[in-house]
Amino acid sequence: TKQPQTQTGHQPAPAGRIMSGKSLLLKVILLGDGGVGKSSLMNRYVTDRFDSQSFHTIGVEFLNRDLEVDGRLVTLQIWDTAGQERFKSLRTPFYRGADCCLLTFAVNDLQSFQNLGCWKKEFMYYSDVKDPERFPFVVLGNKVDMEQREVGEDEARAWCEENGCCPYFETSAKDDTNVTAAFEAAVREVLAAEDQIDHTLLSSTIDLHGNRKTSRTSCC
Ligand SMILES: Nc1nc2c(ncn2[C@@H]2O[C@H](COP(=O)(O)OP(=O)(O)OP(=O)(O)O)[C@@H](O)[C@H]2O)c(=O)[nH]1
Ligand SMILES: [Mg+2]
Repeated sequence: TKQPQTQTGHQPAPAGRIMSGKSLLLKVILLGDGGVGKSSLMNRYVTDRFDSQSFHTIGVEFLNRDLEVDGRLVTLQIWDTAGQERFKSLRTPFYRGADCCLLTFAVNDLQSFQNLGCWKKEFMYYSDVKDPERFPFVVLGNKVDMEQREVGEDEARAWCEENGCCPYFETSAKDDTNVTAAFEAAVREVLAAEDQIDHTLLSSTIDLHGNRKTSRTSCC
């Protein structure tokens, strides 16, 4: 059986737009109630394994996976956090520097769905993101392989619409449903947000006389 998960992994270089070699290093963080399947989703995506007996995460763990999305080489650094309330002080210091947050609940656990708003607030409070309106979130409704659902897909999609129109994926770490799609969507959300910022920077420059120029200007 698996050893209890403890805090592992040295503090990596701060994430963000670091090109490690040719690829872009992006940091995504999994948040959500204890037991919804965050560690299982990370392990399924990185090692393609599922363990039906898993211990609660203590603190945080991270794993890396390289991938290519729309022609862009990316090293995805996935941070898996402890969902249990008692580990809050252990996990919150790791929110800073995240490029995307995966809000996770289990479709057979209504309380974990109702807690999504609190998780989003906790992330925003401790991550200190520059542009909260534009920060990329993806919502995962996990354990869709289970018969007894407590949260309907429409209800979950409505929540996502009302809370920033973020992408929603119904996943199962157990039978590998939508796991790759969800992590790749997180990368696309970051790249899209990045392109939007670049575009805004490029398309609106102010010259010394304070006139707003509408097209790209040369530097001299
Ligand atoms: N049926 C089913 N069980 C799952 C799935 N994902 C995780 N589980 C099980 O749910 C339990 C909790 O999974 P974890 O991945 O440890 O949950 P966690 O979100 O990491 O929990 P904390 O570390 O406490 O935050 C384990 O027994 C898993 O085997 C899934 O997609 N389907
Ligand atoms: Mg865990």
